Amino acid sequence: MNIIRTVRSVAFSSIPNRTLSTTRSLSTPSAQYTAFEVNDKTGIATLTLNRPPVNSLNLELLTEMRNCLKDAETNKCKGLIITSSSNSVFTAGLDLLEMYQPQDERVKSFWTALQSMWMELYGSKIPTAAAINGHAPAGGCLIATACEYRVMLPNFTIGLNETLIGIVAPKWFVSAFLNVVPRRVAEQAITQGKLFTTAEAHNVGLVDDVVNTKEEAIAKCEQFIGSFKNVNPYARALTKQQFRIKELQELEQQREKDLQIFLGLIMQPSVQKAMGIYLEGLKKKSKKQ
Ligand SMILES: CCCC/C=C\CC(=O)SCCNC(=O)CCNC(=O)[C@H](O)C(C)(C)COP(=O)(O)OP(=O)(O)OC[C@H]1O[C@@H](n2cnc3c(N)ncnc32)[C@H](O)[C@@H]1OP(=O)(O)O
Repeated sequence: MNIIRTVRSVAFSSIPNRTLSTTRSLSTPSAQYTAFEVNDKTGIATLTLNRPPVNSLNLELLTEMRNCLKDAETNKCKGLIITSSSNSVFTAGLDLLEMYQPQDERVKSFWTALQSMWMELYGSKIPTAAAINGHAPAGGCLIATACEYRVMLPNFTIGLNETLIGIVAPKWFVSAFLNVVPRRVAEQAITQGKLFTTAEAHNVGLVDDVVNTKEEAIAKCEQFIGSFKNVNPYARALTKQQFRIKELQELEQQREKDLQIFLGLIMQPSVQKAMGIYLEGLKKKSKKQ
């Protein structure tokens, strides 16, 4: 198979590159917040989120992620691993600054980019895995649950904590969560805005494995992707689609409605106020550290 090695990436020296000799990266001016590499030996692509300090998902990062996902699939990579360049945060979820006192056109593009990225990831034909090497609240959990396999490092947190910010996780956030966590656990956790510790997440099935280092996490993801070595990729993709088509079609058919619900919710004065207070709390905490 002719695998195109690297399509988009930012080469950044802070990321230790375990397989430097067998991966190739091409810098493109358009990739600001991601590194995208394909391992020559395995054909597995790694998408590294790199938007310090916390990889909060803004319009540009979401757009880059979607482009990388499309490239990985178009170029018939054997699988895709998502991880973070940070040592403590996988992603802090959606960039609250995109939703707090937003500009009309920008916030619409932002939500549309999130929908597109999620549909690309959730519906990807190739095996997908998350090496969760830091906290993964809200949108971070959404990305992780859209993948087929999750491995996490100890002493971090993951979950859908939207209710604590005064916002509501849309149905498609919840349905992916429900794929991996029993319904009763999910309902209780999401209504409470619970963030699971790594150990708790493992216990309820929100993550599949726990390892101590990022290198081990990547190796576990490679192992998962490698488990499809003897499976016909076409049959695999169609079978995966059977499990996921309902949520994908639902969102595809209701994109505009979903956007309007989102806008209606975040533009409520009480929601803006709650978001402002939450952001203020984050900033105060950050200054104290
Ligand atoms: C209808 C809408 C439906 C969908 C809605 C929402 C889905 C979401 O994803 S909403 C976002 C939810 N995310 C969170 O609640 C996480 C908030 N962040 C944290 O808890 C911590 O930052 C985290 C544990 C991830 C990391 O902790 P630290 O490493 O200690 O970092 P700091 O807390 O000091 O943060 C540094 C810096 O980043 C800013 N920050 C953090 N998270 C976000 C965010 N999600 N969006 C924007 N900005 C964020 C934080 O305020 C600090 O800023 P400065 O003070 O300016 O340095």
